[in-house]
Amino acid sequence: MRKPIIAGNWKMHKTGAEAKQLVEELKELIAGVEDVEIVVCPPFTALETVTELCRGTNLTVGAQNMHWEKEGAYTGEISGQMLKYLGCRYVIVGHSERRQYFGETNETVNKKVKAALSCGLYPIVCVGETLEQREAGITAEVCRKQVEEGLASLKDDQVSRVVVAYEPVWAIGTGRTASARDAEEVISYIRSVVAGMYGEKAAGEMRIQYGGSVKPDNIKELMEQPNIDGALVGGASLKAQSFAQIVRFEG
Ligand SMILES: O=C[C@H](O)COP(=O)(O)O
Repeated sequence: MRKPIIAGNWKMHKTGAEAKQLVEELKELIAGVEDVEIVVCPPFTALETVTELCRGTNLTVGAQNMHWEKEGAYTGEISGQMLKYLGCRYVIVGHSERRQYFGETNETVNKKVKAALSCGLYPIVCVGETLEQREAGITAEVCRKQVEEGLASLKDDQVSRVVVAYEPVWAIGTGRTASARDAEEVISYIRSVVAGMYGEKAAGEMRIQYGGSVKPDNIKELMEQPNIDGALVGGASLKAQSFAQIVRFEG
């Protein structure tokens, strides 16, 4: 049985003080929720504050990116060990904004996934097609390549620690959500790609989220789909009230 996972990606929002306020409000609103894993992914500068506040609660913390090397002359970068040391459990890898603006490729995604796993982090690996690709009818092909290359040559015992987030690029921050049915179709296809790589058991254990304009009013329908195991939430995770409603699958 896959435990649902709802993660809030704060992107480049919230100072340390604002992060503290958001987490304090959120903690009250989600108290007692145990059947869903709840993750917040603040910017690097708020990670320490947030991990301290979340210790011993039902909230876990993720980062939004990492470098694949443990340390070295990589100005401006942060390693997986550093995140682990701070108390992070998750790290988002290959978000479409990183692919689009910062040159992330399937190859660098793969290096980061392996580095994250080897230092004990759980990667949330983002895949998804652009509008142009969807209109060209190549959604499945694009997602297959991103999964096959991004998750290439992992150790068998690492695969179930990976979370995949299917995020159609055209649905991110646009208010346009993929229909629950369309999201289910692509996510079930992604699961079959993972099965082809690592076997049915590993694919059956892997959690796959949907992301892209997830809101309180569409979470319930998304979560009713058999292959959708949670959501990666951007805008609606910046307010405690809306994120808590999503976590509770409440419209
Ligand atoms: O990582 C989150 C996604 O990019 C979705 O963002 P959004 O919920 O603002 O559309």
